Amino acid sequence: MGIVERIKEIEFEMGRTQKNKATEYHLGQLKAKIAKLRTQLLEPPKGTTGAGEGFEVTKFGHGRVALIGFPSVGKSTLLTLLTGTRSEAASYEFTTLTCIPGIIHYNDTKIQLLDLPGIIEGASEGKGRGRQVIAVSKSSDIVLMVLDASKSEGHPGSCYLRLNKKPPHIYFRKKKTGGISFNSTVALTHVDEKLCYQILHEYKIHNAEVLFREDSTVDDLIDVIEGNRKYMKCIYVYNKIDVVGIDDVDVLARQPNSVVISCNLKLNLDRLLASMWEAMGLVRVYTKPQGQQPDFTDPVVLSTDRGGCTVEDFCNHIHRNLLKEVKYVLVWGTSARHYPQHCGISHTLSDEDVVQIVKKKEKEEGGRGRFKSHSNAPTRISDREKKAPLKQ
Ligand SMILES: Nc1nc2c(ncn2[C@@H]2O[C@H](COP(=O)(O)OP(=O)(O)OP(=O)(O)O)[C@@H](O)[C@H]2O)c(=O)[nH]1
Ligand SMILES: [K+]
Ligand SMILES: [Mg+2]
Repeated sequence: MGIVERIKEIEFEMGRTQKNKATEYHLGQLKAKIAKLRTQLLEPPKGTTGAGEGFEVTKFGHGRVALIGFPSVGKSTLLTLLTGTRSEAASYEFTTLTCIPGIIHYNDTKIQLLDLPGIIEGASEGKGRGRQVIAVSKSSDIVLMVLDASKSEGHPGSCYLRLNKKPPHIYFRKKKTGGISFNSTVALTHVDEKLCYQILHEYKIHNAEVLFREDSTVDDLIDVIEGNRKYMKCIYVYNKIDVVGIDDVDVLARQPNSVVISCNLKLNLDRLLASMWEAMGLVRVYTKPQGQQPDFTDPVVLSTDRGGCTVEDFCNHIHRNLLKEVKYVLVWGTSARHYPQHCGISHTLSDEDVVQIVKKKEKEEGGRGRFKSHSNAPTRISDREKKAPLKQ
């Protein structure tokens, strides 16, 4: 029997098992069995990245966003609209068969947008191009899940991606000896010691430390044991609102993490870009050479999720050896308490901050006390204020 058939069989068994206290352990074990089989299915062939031919697109720009969704929801139409790169769009399903990259220019940054083939129910079993689509999505910073506003077909699921969810607060470490140590800092209502042992047993893990720091579910525990889940932000993009009544659009627009659009009428695309930008959590930092105005066209782009946003991260971004030479930095912007603030390397920068690096053995230009008169100056350097000169 193939892996897909075995998954189907277990799913069938789960379906006809009543959910109650007595069957809890059995159901937990079945869940673990399915998770294991899916991992087996989605494992890339040995020696490859898992993306596969037509999907190995080089990363470009300051961030990567993947378009995923059922066939014919308008992913390619959206890519063409937002990036100007033409991706074939048509009324038949599976028009797109590979990964098509485009670039969005937004807020002085470049975002790589990836169009992908439609995924269907069973993508988790590697159906269609499910495996490749999931591999590419995992390589992205956020996903835009495009949905057809005129259909109520739900969201395609994925066994690897955990969308808009925090990683479970479970400490898990395999050991060589010592058996299983099971602990929790909170009362557990979904998992107990016996169930935990059973799941670990299913994975042939007999020595490990498990510490629950929140009231997690069996699924959370399996995710932590599998260790290959990607927790990422997702925006649900309801397209084709031009063919939906206003009341229905209103309901969709009020759902969390969702944006309603129409590619055909170019409706609400600005809002989509703004939401995308916000979800990516990018931080633009402008460098100001001493005695000169900052270059406001070419920011250093940092990210809280990838690499961090401290002065240290900023310096490392510019040059590997720069940090050694830095005495302190001057920061203008929302992260600064004064205007400018003298900061050390652990200071966390905010979007649109301006930074001047003062190196060791280099005299600070202008001297002290010069900024007193700026105490009433705006602390945020918005796009509008960028035109105003910064002293120092
Ligand atoms: N009414 C309406 N139709 C749209 C809109 N956007 C796209 N379409 C149509 O939807 C159909 C599918 O569009 P595609 O862009 O090919 O969809 P896709 O998601 O890339 O499809 P696959 O690549 O096959 O998965 C096309 O006929 C588009 O013209 C929209 O905003 N409103
Ligand atoms: K299509
Ligand atoms: Mg397409």
